[in-house]
Amino acid sequence: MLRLGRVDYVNVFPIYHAFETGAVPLVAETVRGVPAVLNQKFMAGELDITPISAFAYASQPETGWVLPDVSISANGRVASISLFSRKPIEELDGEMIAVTTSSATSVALLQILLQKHYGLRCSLLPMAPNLTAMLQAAPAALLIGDDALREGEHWGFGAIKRQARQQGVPGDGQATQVGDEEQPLWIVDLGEVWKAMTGLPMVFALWAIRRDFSHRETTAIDQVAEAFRQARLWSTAHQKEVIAAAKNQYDFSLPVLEDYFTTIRYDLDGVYRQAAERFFQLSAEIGLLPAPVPLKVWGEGRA
Ligand SMILES: C=C(O[C@@H]1C=C(C(=O)O)C=C[C@H]1O)C(=O)O
Repeated sequence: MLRLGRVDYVNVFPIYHAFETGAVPLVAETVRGVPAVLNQKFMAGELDITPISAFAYASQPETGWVLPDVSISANGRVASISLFSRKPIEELDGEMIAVTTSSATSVALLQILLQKHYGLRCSLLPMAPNLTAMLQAAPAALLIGDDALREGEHWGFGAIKRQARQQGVPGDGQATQVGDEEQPLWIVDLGEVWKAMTGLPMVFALWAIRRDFSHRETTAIDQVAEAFRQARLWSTAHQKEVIAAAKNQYDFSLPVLEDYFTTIRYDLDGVYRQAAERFFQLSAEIGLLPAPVPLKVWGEGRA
């Protein structure tokens, strides 16, 4: 049976809910994990198809293909990839930044933004995603996924950003100051900063197909690609139902889920592919990848 990964965050709930309810049929053994765990399991051959960090794909592009019409992306603000800093971002030069061990893409993205956008040199300290412990160890911390969403809500950042969105004010990548005067906290959404720097959406994750699986299971992969296409369509057409189901399974409020599920994008068409390749190119420019890599999309250019 197909061994399919699932990011253990609410970000992929709309897609996998379509499979789990049977609205879109897909026979698979689903394995949950945070992105770093899925990346590692995929590389070790324990998963056939899985969302992996875009950066992990680019680090080992020979491992396989990517599904054509699905990604975890955002066109500007993402709401779940944030830097939390005890100092204004511009004052972090020479400092240490604690980074979640759950991520690969966002840690690379942070390094690109620090160097190319802010002109800062910082060292990174990988840590488990616990904001209190991270901010005891370093003046700033990077969180992703549910951890970032939850802390964003806790500090009022989520509410401020949702209000701005409702008023039609686009995010410009500037930090928002929260906390009190004695212990201020600056929070910045890395999707917004990337968009301000490049003008592009940001592709955080891709669904990778292992090369050995692709040799055995060509028809199955075509079916999986189609199932993901259908799941995206289904979840868009059943948004209310999807949000209500997520509300039952996660401790996020309705406004948070409504906002998040219309902020996270699953696109992988023209501009998103261009965006992924721009991210790989900048990763290579700052020495995180040996060379920029093209996206190898299943069903396109294959023999
Ligand atoms: C938008 C997100 O996308 C993700 C970020 C990833 C990363 O930083 O490596 C990997 C998979 C996705 O879960 C998120 O987790 O918040």
